[in-house]
Amino acid sequence: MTDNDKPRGGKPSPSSGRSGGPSSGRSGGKPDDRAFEGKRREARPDSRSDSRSDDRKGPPRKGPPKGPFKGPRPPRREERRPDESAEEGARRLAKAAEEKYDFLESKMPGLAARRAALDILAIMRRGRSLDEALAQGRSFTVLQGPDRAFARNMVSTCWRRRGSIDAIIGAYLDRPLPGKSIEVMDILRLAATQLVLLDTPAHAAVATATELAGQKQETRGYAKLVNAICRRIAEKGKDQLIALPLRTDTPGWLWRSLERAYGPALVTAIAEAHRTEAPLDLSLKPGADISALTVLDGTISHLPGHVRLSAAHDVTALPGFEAGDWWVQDIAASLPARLLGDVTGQRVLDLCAAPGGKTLQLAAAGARVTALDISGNRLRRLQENLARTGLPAETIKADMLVWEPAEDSGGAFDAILLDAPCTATGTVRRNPDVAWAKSEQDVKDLTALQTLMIDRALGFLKPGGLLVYCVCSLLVQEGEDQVKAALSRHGGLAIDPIAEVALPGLEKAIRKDGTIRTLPSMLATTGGMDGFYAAALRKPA
Ligand SMILES: C[S@@+](CC[C@H](N)C(=O)[O-])C[C@H]1O[C@@H](n2cnc3c(N)ncnc32)[C@H](O)[C@@H]1O
Repeated sequence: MTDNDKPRGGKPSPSSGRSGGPSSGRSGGKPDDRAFEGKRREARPDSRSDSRSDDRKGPPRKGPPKGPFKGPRPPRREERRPDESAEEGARRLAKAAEEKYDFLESKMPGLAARRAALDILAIMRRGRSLDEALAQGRSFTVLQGPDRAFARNMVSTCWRRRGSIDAIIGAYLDRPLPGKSIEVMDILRLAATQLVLLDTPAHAAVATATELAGQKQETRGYAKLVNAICRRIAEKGKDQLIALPLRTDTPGWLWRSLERAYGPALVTAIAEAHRTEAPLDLSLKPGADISALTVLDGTISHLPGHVRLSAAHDVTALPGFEAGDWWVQDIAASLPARLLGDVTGQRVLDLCAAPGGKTLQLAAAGARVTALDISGNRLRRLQENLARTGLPAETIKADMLVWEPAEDSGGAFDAILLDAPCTATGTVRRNPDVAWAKSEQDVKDLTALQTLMIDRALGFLKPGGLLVYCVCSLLVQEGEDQVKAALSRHGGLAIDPIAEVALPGLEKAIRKDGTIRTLPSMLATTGGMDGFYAAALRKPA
């Protein structure tokens, strides 16, 4: 663009009137889903929910319910007043969030959802994942219905297309905004997301962005600039988007690494798959009656014990949730436990177990499971999942690198599943922030940790027993290379190959050596799958 094209801070568009945003409809809220593979799920905000809100076709907004606020999260230490209990603090903060919601909505409909999205981005700048930020943001948790879905959709789409969004905005900035104006950049990112990807009416996206910039002292000076850039993006942003190459939305280091491992055709297919949110996969508790699930639109099954639904579901409202008939688990994440074969009656150690998708599978398959994880919070979620599904497992909070099994615990384990911490680059469809949050240094640190974990896990295993090592990573350094190195470090250790008949329809995921490599581009016609690597390793007898 020429200098003349660059906005110099034109007149802000009016910040009053019908600026749009999701209709509030704060009714019918469901309890939060603290599910399973650790993923908090919402009804997926589809284009209808966004446009409905902007057209204001829904029932008139009634504002937040005035009744008691159920289950507010406890205040952080710095938020707590010395003279109040944790519960009082939580109620005060929840009330303040509701009042803020009312205030923002009275200023401009749809403003509260955008403020909440902005707050989520700010929490993520402090190093939280998208899921964590969604759970922590008070201005987000106070939202319900379409508002909540819209806020979540803005943030997750903004991350999913981060490279493109920043490139589009960058075309209108002479130089990067100064660090202290980081919130201005986030306001622009959310507005650009709405304008080029979510089909939000331009007047709504522009007016709310300008209003948000004007509300805080640190960003007020940029309100005119925000308005001018947003109006330019409303005009030209979609054309800019079309001109950007596919690789723009994958960080350079990750693209190069995947291209080296899989070649140009596959890295392109993976990047395509990353553009779409994952469907909702459920693992079924054996014997559960799931007839009410299978009549839902578009339900399919790829393997025994698996059901796939579209992502547009609130899991807590699905039949069988309360009864614990199933848990959320991507089909790829369900494969490692299957590698252990028949575990009935076996003592199985699930290392790095929380929030427990694989623990539930092993317990449901009749194993006597010990589930160990270093994180108390995540282990609590594992325990909640065990309670909901009524499945048994011993749980231990410990660092597996220093933990020793109790002397009277029955000796070494028959089988071990080690789902090691990793870059999680296989889960980008569900956690689009992951690709941008990780770096090559993380890969180095994590591979070093994984090596230590494999060696330690083998020490807990009976001679002749099976260790399944797995990672939800696309990187061969964390998967294939780790196993190759483990085999060369431990004489006699051998891959126990999985037979093709064990994974009907997923034969392509079985490598020549009998280990498993899944990619997001597999099962493409029905919604893809996470990227995972898993290998079963037999310890010499
Ligand atoms: C990929 S997640 C596990 C997912 C889990 N297996 C499931 O199926 O739901 C990795 C886990 O490793 C745990 N972790 C990381 N370092 C650990 C350590 N040194 N000892 C035990 N657990 C650890 C993390 O707390 C995290 O829950």
